[in-house]
Amino acid sequence: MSRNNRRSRSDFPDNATVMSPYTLADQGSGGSIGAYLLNRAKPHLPPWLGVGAAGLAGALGNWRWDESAAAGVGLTLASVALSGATWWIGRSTSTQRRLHSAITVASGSAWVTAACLAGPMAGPLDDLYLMGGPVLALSWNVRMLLRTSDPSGESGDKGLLEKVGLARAQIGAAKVEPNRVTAPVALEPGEQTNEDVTKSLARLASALDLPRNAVRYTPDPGSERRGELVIVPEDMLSEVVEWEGPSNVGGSIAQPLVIGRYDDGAPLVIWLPGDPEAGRNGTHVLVAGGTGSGKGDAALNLLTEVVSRRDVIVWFSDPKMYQDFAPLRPALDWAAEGGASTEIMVAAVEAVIPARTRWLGAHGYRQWVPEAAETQNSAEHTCRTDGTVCGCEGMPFLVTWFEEAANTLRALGDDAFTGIAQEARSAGVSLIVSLQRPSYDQMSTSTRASLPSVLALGCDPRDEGFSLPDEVLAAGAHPGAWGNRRPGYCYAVSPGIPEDRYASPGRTRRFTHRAVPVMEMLATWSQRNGALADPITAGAAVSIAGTAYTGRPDENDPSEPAGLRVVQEEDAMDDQNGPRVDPEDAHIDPEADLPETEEGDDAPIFGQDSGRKPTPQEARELFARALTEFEQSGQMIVGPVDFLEWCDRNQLSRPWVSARLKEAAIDGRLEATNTTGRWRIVPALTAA
Ligand SMILES: Nc1ncnc2c1ncn2[C@@H]1O[C@H](COP(=O)(O)OP(=O)(O)OP(=O)(O)O)[C@@H](O)[C@H]1O
Repeated sequence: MSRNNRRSRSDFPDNATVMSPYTLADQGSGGSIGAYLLNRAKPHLPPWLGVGAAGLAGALGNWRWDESAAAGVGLTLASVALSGATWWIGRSTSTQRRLHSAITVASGSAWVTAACLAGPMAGPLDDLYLMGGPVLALSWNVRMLLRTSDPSGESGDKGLLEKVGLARAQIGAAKVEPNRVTAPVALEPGEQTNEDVTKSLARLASALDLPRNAVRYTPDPGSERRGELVIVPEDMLSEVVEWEGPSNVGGSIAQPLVIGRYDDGAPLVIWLPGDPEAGRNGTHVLVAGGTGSGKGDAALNLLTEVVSRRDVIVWFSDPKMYQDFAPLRPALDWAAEGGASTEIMVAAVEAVIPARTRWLGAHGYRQWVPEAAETQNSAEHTCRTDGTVCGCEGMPFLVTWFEEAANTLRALGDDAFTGIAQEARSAGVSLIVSLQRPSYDQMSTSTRASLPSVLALGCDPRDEGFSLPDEVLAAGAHPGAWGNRRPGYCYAVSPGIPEDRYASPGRTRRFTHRAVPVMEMLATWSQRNGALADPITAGAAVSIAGTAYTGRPDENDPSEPAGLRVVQEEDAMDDQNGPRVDPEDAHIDPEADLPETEEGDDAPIFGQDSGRKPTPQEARELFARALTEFEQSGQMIVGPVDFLEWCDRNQLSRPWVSARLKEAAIDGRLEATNTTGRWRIVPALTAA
């Protein structure tokens, strides 16, 4: 029998359900009917032994003090003192129990005094003994019997509540499940508030000898003095469960994603897209946890669920070079490895959001729903003004995932990120961001506020306030207590999860080497059956990332990932319509020399002696070629630092390169990013 189970027996004596396993165990140990009956009767014997003892005391006292005046005074005083002491000692129990004890002691001691002085058989004393003794003993037996079904739990809980400073709170009928006791709490009107209960949770846990996480309080949103106390005595999460496969292969991303279990065995689920019928918003998720808290496995639980759905594509950035996620890489529509490739992915996300929102709006969707991912065969969702079916290709949901995202978010800037986060939800895009250290020096307050959902794993106690909302911490959540000692333990706060679950701990499944072949199979399934990027998303991505975005190859036609398809279609259009030139640039001769800038073609700073310094014209051509090479290699974000070696090789200075970069931005070949000195190449190439 576990330590916690033993605890629950002593701390919930009033509770028949909690008691039952022990009662059965006790029955078993008796061995015979006689022993069983004795066992059952034992708790009720003490009052009867008390009656016997009082009779014996009366008889013995009379033999010693028969008619002694001094003994009379002494015995009377002792009887009064004993009754007074009983009343005083009983002040911490319920009024009923106090009165019952005092009456019992007063009548018992009065009878013993009278019996000592006059004799137990004198006058009515023997009848009083024979009638009063059993009545008093029975009254205690009845009390004990009623106590096991006392619905208010008053007798037992009062002492506990008093211990934690909530003496005048009322606890209602408790709901008892195998490892969970839920009891409504009503506080003293005008005297106590829900905050008083949340403040006393640690003391309650201490009084019950339980960990702090085992005691939680959910305030009633409609009242400042009502709520629900939940006690989970045994940690059912201590058993490690291994991941065996996704929960719903081929289902829709709109169906729940199962990422673990709660401490009562219920599945731990979250939703990414919104559901207009359930009134639930789409969400972005922060996966926050300290080193060793199991963040990597938590992410794998979520990612395997996502890629196993039929109507979603994933753009994933991982500066840790896919250490954890390698088996799933073939299932990703776009995999970036941090640095410049992540910068360009972020820029592409910014661009696809308005394009997708426009498409959804044009097809009559106020937000992304699974229907939007199907071919548009309904007159209700057509982009044609005449109302006929348009047959447009569907648009899968887009999950954009940034592992170890602190640097990326900082580079992007708060305003930009908040803007993306706000608009992404109506574009059928969810952002998932994981942080190495969940704290405000890693992510600003406003960026944190843009991520409505969190999967909070163990962390430093000082960082709890970053991971979880105050109300959830107040309700008893305490991820700081886990640190990295309980990997996979987490709290999930997300739309769709009942609020009273927010403070309930859950645990993800663990990924071991046994999971690798299953993940590989899943990636293969996804390549064959998962969604491919739609033309709108792929088009917007290509317009920003050029060849850096190819899209996941179609298993059935590997030569044509979505990005390539888009580029080829655009080329075909160019052939029909001529080259794409902005109307305002139509007058510019692309072959003409650029005007000189103030910095001019200053003298090269390196290698005057070796090799020949290019002429200004040659230098410009070299520079243009360098940009093309960057674009060809998929590096779409550049700055002077990327030209260091190039400067050496061509005997050109960094200020010269900086000036050319600015010029190229004026020409529209580059576009400024949020980071000073970094420029995004505007794609000009067709895919190779
Ligand atoms: N749900 C889980 N149940 C049991 N063990 C787990 C669970 N999740 C993770 N672990 C184990 O915890 C350890 C740390 O996990 P993991 O490497 O995922 O942590 P992390 O938070 O990603 O750490 P880091 O940030 O340093 O990479 C690993 O040994 C892993 O197997």
